[in-house]
Amino acid sequence: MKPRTFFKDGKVNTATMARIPTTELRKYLLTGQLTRRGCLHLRSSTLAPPILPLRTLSTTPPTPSDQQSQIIPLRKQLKDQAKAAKLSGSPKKKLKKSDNQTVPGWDLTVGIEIHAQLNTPSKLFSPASTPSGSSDDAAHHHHPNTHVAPFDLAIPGSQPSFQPTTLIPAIRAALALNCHIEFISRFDRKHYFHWDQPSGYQITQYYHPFARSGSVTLYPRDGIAAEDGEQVTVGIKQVQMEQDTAKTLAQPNSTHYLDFNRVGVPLVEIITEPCIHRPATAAAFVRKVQMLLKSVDACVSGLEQGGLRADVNVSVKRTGEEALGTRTEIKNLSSFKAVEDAIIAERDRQIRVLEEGGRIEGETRGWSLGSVETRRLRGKEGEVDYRYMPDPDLGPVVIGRDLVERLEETMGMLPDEEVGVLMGRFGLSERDAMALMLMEGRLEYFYGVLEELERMLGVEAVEGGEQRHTMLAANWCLHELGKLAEAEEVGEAAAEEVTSQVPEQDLAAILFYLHQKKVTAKVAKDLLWDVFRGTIATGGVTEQIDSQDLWYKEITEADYAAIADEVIEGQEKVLQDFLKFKQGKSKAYPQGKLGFLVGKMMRAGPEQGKGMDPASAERVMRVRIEQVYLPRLEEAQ
Ligand SMILES: Nc1ncnc2c1ncn2[C@@H]1O[C@H](COP(=O)(O)OP(=O)(O)OP(=O)(O)O)[C@@H](O)[C@H]1O
Ligand SMILES: [Mg+2]
Ligand SMILES: [Mg+2]
Repeated sequence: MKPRTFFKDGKVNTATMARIPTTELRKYLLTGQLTRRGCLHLRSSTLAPPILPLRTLSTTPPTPSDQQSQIIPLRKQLKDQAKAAKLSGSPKKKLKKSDNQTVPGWDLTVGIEIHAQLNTPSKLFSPASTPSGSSDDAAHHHHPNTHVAPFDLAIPGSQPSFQPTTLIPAIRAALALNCHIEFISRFDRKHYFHWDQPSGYQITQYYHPFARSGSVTLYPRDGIAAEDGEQVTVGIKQVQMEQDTAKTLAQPNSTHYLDFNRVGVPLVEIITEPCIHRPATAAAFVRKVQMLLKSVDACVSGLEQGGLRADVNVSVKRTGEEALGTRTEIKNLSSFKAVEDAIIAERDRQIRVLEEGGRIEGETRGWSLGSVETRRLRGKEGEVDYRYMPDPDLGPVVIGRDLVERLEETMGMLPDEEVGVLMGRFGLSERDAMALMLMEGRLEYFYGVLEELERMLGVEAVEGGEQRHTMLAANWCLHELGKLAEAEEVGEAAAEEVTSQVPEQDLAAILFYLHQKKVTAKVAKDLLWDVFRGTIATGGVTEQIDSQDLWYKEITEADYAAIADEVIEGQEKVLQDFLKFKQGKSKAYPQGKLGFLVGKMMRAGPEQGKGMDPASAERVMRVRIEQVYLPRLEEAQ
């Protein structure tokens, strides 16, 4: 993507708002307008002496190209697109969810833990780079066990070395979730023994997380259950930084392959209060957190691409009872639908157990997509004692107020504000605004097209100003591009790439000519297909219109009049309506009848309206009726 202008006339340009990417902030932090000491006081001399990580043994020192690949924008998601299209196509969809949201006589309570991989090129405590994207992303495929430093494998003698830049996306995530940042936080060891964690403990924040007391507000457009009314606020208890674990790839014959690329990748764990009471609202919350994290550029990819993982804690109690019921936890849900369905299934299971006089045991359960039941993974008695303890190898993390302020200033618009701008300044419907925001990369694309179009038109969208061009751009970025993605000849892989096959400047050029009525809508659509198929080279839209002589050439007044006469032939009955109005026998001007005649003109015209402007056609038709035909009728009376 080409660089954008963030500043206009010395001010942040929020009109075509693009955020300052995390990668740029990293440069900012490291090149020092803020001194590193000024914002991060790690391993200060009063603490343990600095311990050098074993860089020389690192199997893969981070290379510029590794870092580059991390910056690649999130993958275009076909699924997101289909979902957003659905959302934008059927207004009732999000409210329809009222099925199965409540069970009379029972109250449901849900608390959610979300683990999100942070958008940073380095691991939390080692100099190894993080593998970019997810493993099924062929374009950026990373071989297993190629992003591993000795510390990641807990090789004797290796020690953690906190990578301060990982704080940038972490703090941004916490700010987007409205949290209070703790200026001093600490790392703890959480012990458990499994092959996915070579050291026998995970480094996390248990006693002193870096952020607390946040909140996320959800609205009907976010997909909350109708029973939750106009808005719901979900409290965030805390946000903590921690290490990811190795990835296990199950093979036949009880064989497991282990990929340690993921060990030590920085995560934030976001923990809500137990304050969600409807399954659809829980799913809407996870989607909104994903949107918030993406909007501040804090995470790598979404739930359905593996960059986000959600665990849900579910309990039920009889209506009227005070205390919450015993919770069970369903781990690792990987789609929004799974979040909703798993909660419904677990709620119903717990109610069945209680109605039969049984008791709910605190336990961890699993869920696979399409199932109707959660299944027991481990019970309370199997629940490990994590033996939390402060990590003696790591000093406290001290976050400076200046860093937090700087990250706040550069955070850009959050989704709720942005929906408001898309609707207010650009004139989009709420549905289209949400669709643009939910489709991977589409909003940025829209801004890019709009910026180019406004440059060509020499206008800028303002609140309450002209919105024809902004609505035109949005309509094409959503609906006309959507048609390309649905076309038969487009394979699944290509559909993800629609925007990359239509350069912003080319779509802007097409829209410019369409807006200026230099080409017809039909020609504009054909041009879009040509650009998409690559038959027009990038930047070649104008040349194509020239060489194929596609410019709109309006016919003369005499031509319009001739077509009007042709159409009026045999329409005496219709003309009577105009006469009645003229003679005061009917009050309303027969606008519908005029439209009918103009429609006929547009169809009868040269090559079905080519070179004809409906407004001109209407004007000439009106003049012919009033100045030629009505006088004739009156004479005949
Ligand atoms: N009675 C309850 N019903 C539903 N949810 C609850 C209930 N009590 C607590 N919760 C939720 O359970 C979650 C607990 O998460 P937390 O990370 O604090 O502990 P944990 O699940 O024991 O730890 P982990 O899974 O990280 O090892 C929170 O989201 C909280 O809101
Ligand atoms: Mg937890
Ligand atoms: Mg948990």
